[in-house]
Amino acid sequence: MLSLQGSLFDAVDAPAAVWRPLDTARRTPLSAGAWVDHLPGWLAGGPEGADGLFERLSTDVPWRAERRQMYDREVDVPRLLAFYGEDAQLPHALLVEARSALSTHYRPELGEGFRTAGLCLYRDGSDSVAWHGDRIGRGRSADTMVAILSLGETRRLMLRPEPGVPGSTRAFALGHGDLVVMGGSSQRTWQHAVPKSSTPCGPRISVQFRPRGVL
Ligand SMILES: O=C(O)CCC(=O)C(=O)O
Ligand SMILES: [Fe+2]
Repeated sequence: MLSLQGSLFDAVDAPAAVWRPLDTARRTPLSAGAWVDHLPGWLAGGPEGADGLFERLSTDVPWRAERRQMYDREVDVPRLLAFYGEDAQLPHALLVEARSALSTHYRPELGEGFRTAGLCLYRDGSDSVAWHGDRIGRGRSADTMVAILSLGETRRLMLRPEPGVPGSTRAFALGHGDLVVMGGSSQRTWQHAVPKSSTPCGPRISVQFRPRGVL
């Protein structure tokens, strides 16, 4: 707790991190009202930027392994997770900056701000997430946005249309400091995944900002 507060206070004196302007993100329309914004190098590298953030999150976040029921047995979810609800203190001042910049930029289109942060740690190329939409909450029935800050190793975020929705599979390479925003109907008309990597790779952290009630 002390160290969390310490990092927020320290940020006041620390050199400002360099964020590229959000209006330089490139939008890719998918289909059925889904779209993806991609902004490579949104957060610059360096100790005050993406490099320092990656290091701190790796050590400071209480990463948990999860298990889930798969038919008749329990299996490990192949990545580590942490979740910060809207009242929780985010684990780094740069994430506070990120969430507030995203809320300011996207509010006119989204109609609300980003609230929660889900963090995933892909330890190596055999960690992954299977095809899914973020539709446990409101994403099932309403347009929304999920904004992802990617740190560490470059991994591919794949998107494919739901059965009956036009379009073909797309891949976005998410590098260190990149932003990707899935918007419009993308959580219910498309699916996304981070497949295993066939070549050896280092760790990646994904930070997903979502509005209230989207999971
Ligand atoms: O690794 C990523 O950036 C995507 C994670 C994701 O889709 C999820 O946790 O819902
Ligand atoms: Fe997801």
